[in-house]
Amino acid sequence: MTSKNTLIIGTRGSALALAQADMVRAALSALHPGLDIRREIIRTTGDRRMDVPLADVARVSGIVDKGIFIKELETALLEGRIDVAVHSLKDVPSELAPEFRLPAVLPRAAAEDVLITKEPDWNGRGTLATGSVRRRLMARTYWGRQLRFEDLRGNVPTRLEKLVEHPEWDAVILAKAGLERLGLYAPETVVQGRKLYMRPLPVEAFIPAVGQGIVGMECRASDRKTKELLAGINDVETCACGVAERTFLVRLGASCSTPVGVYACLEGDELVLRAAYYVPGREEPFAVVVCGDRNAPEALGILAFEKLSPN
Ligand SMILES: NCc1[nH]cc(CCC(=O)O)c1CC(=O)O
Repeated sequence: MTSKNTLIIGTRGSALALAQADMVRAALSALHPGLDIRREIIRTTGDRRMDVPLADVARVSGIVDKGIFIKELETALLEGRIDVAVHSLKDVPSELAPEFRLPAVLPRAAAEDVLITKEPDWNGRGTLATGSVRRRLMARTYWGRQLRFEDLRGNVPTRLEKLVEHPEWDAVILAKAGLERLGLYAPETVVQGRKLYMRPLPVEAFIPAVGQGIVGMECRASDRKTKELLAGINDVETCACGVAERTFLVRLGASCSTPVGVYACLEGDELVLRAAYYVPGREEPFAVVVCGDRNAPEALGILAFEKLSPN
């Protein structure tokens, strides 16, 4: 920690990132009322490079493999400008560099994707705008080959506005967690005078991205005090799900642009993990559902990888 009783939380500047940083601040101050918690906004490559499709940002920015939304936050951690970096776990590469730790996650919000349309009973005819390769491929499996796609980037409110601004677009897909945290989730809503409909997609068909709905907290591996503070607010169940999902991704050798969905949740006392993985030239994904001991999430991630088979 920077000084004895001060903790600096680093966050991206988007409305969603700020809401998530506030959730972390609230959880920490509930447990440590005397702690002086400050907030520092850090601009990341992912925020700056709005001119290229998301899948290409890392390459054109010279970031070797992944983590376009977290690199600058990690630099700020190393330089001691912040003590904690708050992330959507979905944006964090599954393997951290040895200088960093992720000692805590907040309780998971809704993990599923939400379909947002202009028509109440949209049936998959027309154009879906999404920058996510995973969402495109799953949408094709779900609605069929006739579906057309457009690229879509920007933060959550912007993506809703872009749907309204493009008359030829019929639908977008967003994470329910982000919509909810911004107070934007509603079965029916009005954006710029236009009515929009939101409907959650079933996780069995639309398997969420790794870590979707989870807020993670990263700190320096050498910072024992912050590690302990964060461990105090860690949600154990969410953590088990996140570990199972991320272990699966490491085994798969996936990067953030790999079209893969993986979602773990507790059903009774068991941890259930679903995954679907698309390879080029093959329409149907490789898919798997496994369950196992909630206290052995890594073993479940590995088992899922070993059992992955053609759908
Ligand atoms: N890819 C950007 C991103 N990273 C995290 C969320 C939403 C919040 C979450 O999943 O925890 C989003 C927006 C989206 O995919 O709709």
